[in-house]
Amino acid sequence: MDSIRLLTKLDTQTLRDWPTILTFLSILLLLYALTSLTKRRPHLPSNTPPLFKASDWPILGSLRFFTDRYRFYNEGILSSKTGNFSFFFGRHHLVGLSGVEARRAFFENKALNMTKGYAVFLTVTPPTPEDSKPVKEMHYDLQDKWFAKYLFNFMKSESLEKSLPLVVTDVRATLEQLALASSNSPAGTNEAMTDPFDTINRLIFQLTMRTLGISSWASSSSPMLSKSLKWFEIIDKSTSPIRIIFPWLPTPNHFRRMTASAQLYFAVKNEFEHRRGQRETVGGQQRKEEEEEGDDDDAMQYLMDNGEDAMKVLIFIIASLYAAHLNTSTMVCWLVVYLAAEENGEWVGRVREEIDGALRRHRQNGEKQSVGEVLAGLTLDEWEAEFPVIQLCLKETTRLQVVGTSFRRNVSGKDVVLGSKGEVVPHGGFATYLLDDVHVNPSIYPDPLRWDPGRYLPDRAEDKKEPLAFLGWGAGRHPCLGMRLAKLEITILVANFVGMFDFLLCDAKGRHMSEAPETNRSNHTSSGPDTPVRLKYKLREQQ
Ligand code: HEM
Repeated sequence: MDSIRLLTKLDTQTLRDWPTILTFLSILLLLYALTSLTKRRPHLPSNTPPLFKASDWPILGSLRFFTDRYRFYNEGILSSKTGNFSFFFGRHHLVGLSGVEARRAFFENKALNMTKGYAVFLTVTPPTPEDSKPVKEMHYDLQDKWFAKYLFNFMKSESLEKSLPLVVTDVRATLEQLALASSNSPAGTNEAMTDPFDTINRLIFQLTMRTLGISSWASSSSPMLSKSLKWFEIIDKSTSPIRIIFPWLPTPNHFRRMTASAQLYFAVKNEFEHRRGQRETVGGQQRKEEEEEGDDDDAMQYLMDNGEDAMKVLIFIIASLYAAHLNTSTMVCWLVVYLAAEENGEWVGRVREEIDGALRRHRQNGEKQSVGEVLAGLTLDEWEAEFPVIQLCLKETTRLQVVGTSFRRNVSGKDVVLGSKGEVVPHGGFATYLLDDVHVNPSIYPDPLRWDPGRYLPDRAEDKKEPLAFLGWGAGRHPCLGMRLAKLEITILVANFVGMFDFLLCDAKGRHMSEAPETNRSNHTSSGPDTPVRLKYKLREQQ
């Protein structure tokens, strides 16, 4: 009886003291983690670029690499004689590179591995169930080329020609909605406003889902379009750099990201099982009918027909959405914003001339076709050949808007030499390169923050002044694998939009803006502006 009383008393005491005990245990855990982290900073060879100490915190390393990347990086460059410098982020050692020689090593040296570099630092990449496995056990490591092989297939003319009518139809449906909103404007002005970073963002997600994912989800009426976009945006916004330092810490952001990833995963898996089930249970009959409707003639089905399992299909779709959507959507939005903000209207005028020329060439004789109807008849070859001015505008937009740093990891087993000065990226360490080192370098691109597509015309050819002076689509061993699709989608969207509408740049209250908002150059990936913008638009006179 006494012992029972004693136990009860102890329990009550314990319960009362639990906050103290929990705090004590947390401190112990933190101390343990900090001690082990301190010990784990690697020993660096003497020819490693010098440590940039100004922002180096014990244990945590250079947090400014995440909070104030652009300035941190440029101060790092200035702190070192060669322009290359070292820093730690948590226990990870990074070499920040600058200049031609280091840039060449970064993009061309095969010992520097891209996938392994991004795996640690791009914390927005959606996790898949494979990520929890040690590298050696990953059957579906993106490194083993299967992903690139499939993506390569989807970029072939045959595949793009098949997607073209669907892409054009999706673009026209969105623009016709915009046209309807302007015709129904309450004040009778025939004007309306739209946030391009919302409208176009959704459209590009739809196109990516259409061309590299599950075509039926891309239909405007499918609830899966909004759901998958929502999950995708949660994953994108839930960056948790703190987990790079403390990978075991369950941050709320990480939890949100994991939940959204799981939802996306199970939805893709359900679709996979549904298709497989249909094939097995109905003996092919129902599937055949769907194929005839063109419903399942998509990337998921292509992978399934090649015998890939649910996990591989899932990884392909998630990785493609991630690689394709953000960049394509941000570039096309900024391109339209730059055109809308132009003071003298020079480039919007040239783009319009180009489009009107195409309309004249392709309009059926004597027919009264709308802009959308004429452009819907263009072939893949025509889309790719007839809009060089839009391509110049896109190139200049990527120079200014593909921001942040690229990552590589040296997994070669040896130190990698960076150039003639003998500096190295040590084995196991990371290399990083700020794209602005070249893209906003005034000795290559004078007045670098000015949007000026004329820089690439043969008489100026600013991008040819140095090797690898233009990196908007990557370079060397890792050029962008989706460039052809991205250019096609952007050209179709810009040609239809500029062909159909007159437009101006405004703030969220509809007040005219005479220049594009500033880009936050410390952003880690391409993004919209910090200040919201709108496009005020109305239908052009029939062309
Ligand atoms: C305007 C749109 C796009 C831009 C500006 C862009 C830009 C880039 C850049 C700069 C890189 C090199 C990254 C580095 O070196 O660290 C890259 C690589 C890559 N891009 Fe794109 N990209 C775009 C659209 C797409 C699309 C639509 C896809 C299709 C899935 C795609 C798939 C990839 C892949 C898979 C890689 C890695 C290539 C490799 O592993 O060697 N991109 N992209």
